[in-house]
Amino acid sequence: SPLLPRNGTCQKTSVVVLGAGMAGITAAQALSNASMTDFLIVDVNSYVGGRVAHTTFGKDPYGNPYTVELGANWVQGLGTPGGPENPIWTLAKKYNLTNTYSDYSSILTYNENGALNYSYLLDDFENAYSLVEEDAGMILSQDYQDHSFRTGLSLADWKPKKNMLQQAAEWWEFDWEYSYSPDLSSETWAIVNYNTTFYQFSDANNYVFDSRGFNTIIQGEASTFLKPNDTRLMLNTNVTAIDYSAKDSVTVTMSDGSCITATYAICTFSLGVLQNDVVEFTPAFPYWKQEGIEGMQMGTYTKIFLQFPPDQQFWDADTQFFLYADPIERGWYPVWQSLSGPGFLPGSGILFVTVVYSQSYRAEAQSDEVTKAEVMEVLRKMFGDDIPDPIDFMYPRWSTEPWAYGSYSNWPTGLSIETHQNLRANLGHLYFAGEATSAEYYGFLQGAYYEGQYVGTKLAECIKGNNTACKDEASYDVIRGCTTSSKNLSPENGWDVTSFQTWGF
Ligand SMILES: Cc1cc2nc3c(=O)[nH]c(=O)nc-3n(C[C@H](O)[C@H](O)[C@H](O)COP(=O)(O)OP(=O)(O)OC[C@H]3O[C@@H](n4cnc5c(N)ncnc54)[C@H](O)[C@@H]3O)c2cc1C
Repeated sequence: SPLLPRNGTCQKTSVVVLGAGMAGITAAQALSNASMTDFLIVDVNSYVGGRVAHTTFGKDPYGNPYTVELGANWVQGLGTPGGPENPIWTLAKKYNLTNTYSDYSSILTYNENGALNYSYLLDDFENAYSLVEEDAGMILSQDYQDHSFRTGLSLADWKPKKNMLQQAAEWWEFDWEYSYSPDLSSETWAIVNYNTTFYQFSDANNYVFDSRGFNTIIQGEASTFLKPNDTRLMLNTNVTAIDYSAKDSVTVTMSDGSCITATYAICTFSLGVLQNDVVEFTPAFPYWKQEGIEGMQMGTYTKIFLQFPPDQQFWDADTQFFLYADPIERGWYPVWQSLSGPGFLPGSGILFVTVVYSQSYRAEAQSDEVTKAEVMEVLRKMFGDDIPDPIDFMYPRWSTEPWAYGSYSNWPTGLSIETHQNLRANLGHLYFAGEATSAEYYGFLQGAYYEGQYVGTKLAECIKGNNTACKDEASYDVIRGCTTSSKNLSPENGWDVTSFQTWGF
């Protein structure tokens, strides 16, 4: 049996924290802050940080590689004097993370014939966006039915249809953030998500390019409560099964057959991991839980890095962004970012382009060589035929990474807060936390930070004997609202033939 412990019994602990990303570390830190020392942190990777991951890329003039971020890259929303501060920004300052303000007005626009100024379309989109904000406010405050962000944009008279310049402007303003198109995203939750970060903290995005890596902040926090080589941190440890059938414990089994029995477990595995049945849960999840898991969307966001000979840089050195509108396919290698300019890695010759959703799946499924040929074709349309070939090229494959299965979550049209809460809710002594469980900061590092901290604090209180803290999180067996009442399935509404009939088969 896969549950057979290696030494006859499972290792015992009070709380097992599954995952050493942002949520896992803030959960364990909360336990530690409450003077609880009896916990274990388990992660399949060899490092602390999860989806905040970097690698080396290219070479500087001395032959040393640069560091680039494969996952999270920006501190999104900082803070204002006297106002609330994004905890990620607090950590960025604490660890002196190297970062630069991303200036979204530093952008040049292109189509298949080269440079073409359509930056006024960005303003047009933003005007429509203001109307969508008002619409979302009305929906939320009046209990109206949500609709897609596309519906909101169309109501605001932003209708890109076949205009590929407008489509590119829209991609820059929307898909690049949410990793899905407006058609597939909830209007109200996209607005909520934007507002809680960018109106509460600040509207700045600061790009991190620290040679130690962005995950320095997570590793730094881990080392505030873990000793060097602390045996409570179990890296390179792959969880294959989680059994929460006992009333007062959870048993976690690893791929090597070893196991841990804990009074409580906090699972911070990504939504992609939960959706792809990587871990066998016993008993199988009830319908409401599974619906919560399947209901939220896992997006994919792929950064494709290129280094060009630094002495042959062909793009404007002082511009941060270059937007490409493909004449045929929306989202085709659209947003290009230079790391070669002032404030970043000057003279590095590094450019990267981002794709999401179907273009990510496509690029991630094909070889580097095929993708390189595609991106170079786009660059030659933008900058002319005589640009050099890259001297280095690299990109991650988030959609197929077995410990992530995607980049970060997005709230689809039609998902209620109750169904989302079902993703977030505990099952007995098995708790969940991570960016995707955050109703307001989903997708962001601060979402993972707050969710981990919340569950860690709660369980510490509970274990210390505060029974109110042991109360189950809200969950919903049946979800109504935002639905069609069956009495309205009537001919008056054009419902003439029942779809519940069968003709004897
Ligand atoms: C490409 C990309 C760009 C992003 N850009 C930004 C950005 O600019 N700003 C921002 O704020 N956020 C950004 N994010 C989102 C941010 O990275 C996440 O919100 C955050 O890192 C999630 O933390 P987490 O703890 O919830 O999950 P994770 O970091 O995924 O942690 C979960 C951990 O569980 C481990 N695990 C999974 N399965 C198993 C298993 N079976 N056994 C053992 N361990 C397992 C994983 O190894 C992982 O370390 C980006 C993410 C990506 C991928």
